[in-house]
Amino acid sequence: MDVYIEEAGYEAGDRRITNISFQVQQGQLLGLIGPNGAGKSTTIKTLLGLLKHAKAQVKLGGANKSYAYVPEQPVFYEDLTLWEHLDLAAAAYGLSYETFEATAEKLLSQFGMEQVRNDLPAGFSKGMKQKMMLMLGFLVQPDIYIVDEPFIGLDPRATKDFLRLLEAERRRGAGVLMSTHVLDTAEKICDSFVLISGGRMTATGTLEDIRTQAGLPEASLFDCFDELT
Ligand SMILES: Nc1ncnc2c1ncn2[C@@H]1O[C@H](COP(=O)(O)OP(=O)(O)OP(=O)(O)O)[C@@H](O)[C@H]1O
Repeated sequence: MDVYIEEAGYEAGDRRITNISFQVQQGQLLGLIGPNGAGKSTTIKTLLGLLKHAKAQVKLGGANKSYAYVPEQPVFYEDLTLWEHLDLAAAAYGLSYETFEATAEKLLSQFGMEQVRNDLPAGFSKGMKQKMMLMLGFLVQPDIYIVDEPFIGLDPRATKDFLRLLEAERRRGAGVLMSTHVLDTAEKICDSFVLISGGRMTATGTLEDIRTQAGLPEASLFDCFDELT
């Protein structure tokens, strides 16, 4: 996926983010990092085509490429159970019933959600809602995952399960763009980073590149982030 955002905002004339460009390659995990209000979610909404006032180009990298978006705030239908949400997503992406059933069963067990498969998500805890959103993404096995802050609300076990699944998807060839504040995890799992601050790209590249740009050769991602923002 190639992303080039010249400018984007929430109203006409609002240049909330400017000159942000990056690539997500097959099997690659790109971390989108930056302080609160920096423009990470705005970047994601822009590349999804959700902002009306945007000058941007996004190429998925092929006519049949698919993507799944996992939002920061869970979005769900009040009247559909967890299983019905999975069924609906599978239908929307054209999965066969057999593939849907087998994959959905596996995900329910991997995320420890079998007991609540027939429950309405309105009664789920924050972490359970987050798990549902992640399951909906993993179910459809897209070419590209766009994940907005997945870690908040997940317990350590769920975080581990999520990271294991993400790793398997990358081995399958899926590319991932993930925004997060959890910098120690990001440092361990991301191949490269885009650091956004005040609506602009302030650093980009591998951890080594970011260290060079921060002038801190041995530093953690957190210390580079601190220096560059
Ligand atoms: N719907 C909106 N309408 C107007 N302004 C918005 C809207 N959503 C976000 N903004 C503004 O755009 C700027 C960037 O916000 P954004 O949500 O992209 O930040 P973020 O980097 O994702 O932050 P966080 O880490 O807190 O989630 C902020 O100044 C915010 O107030």
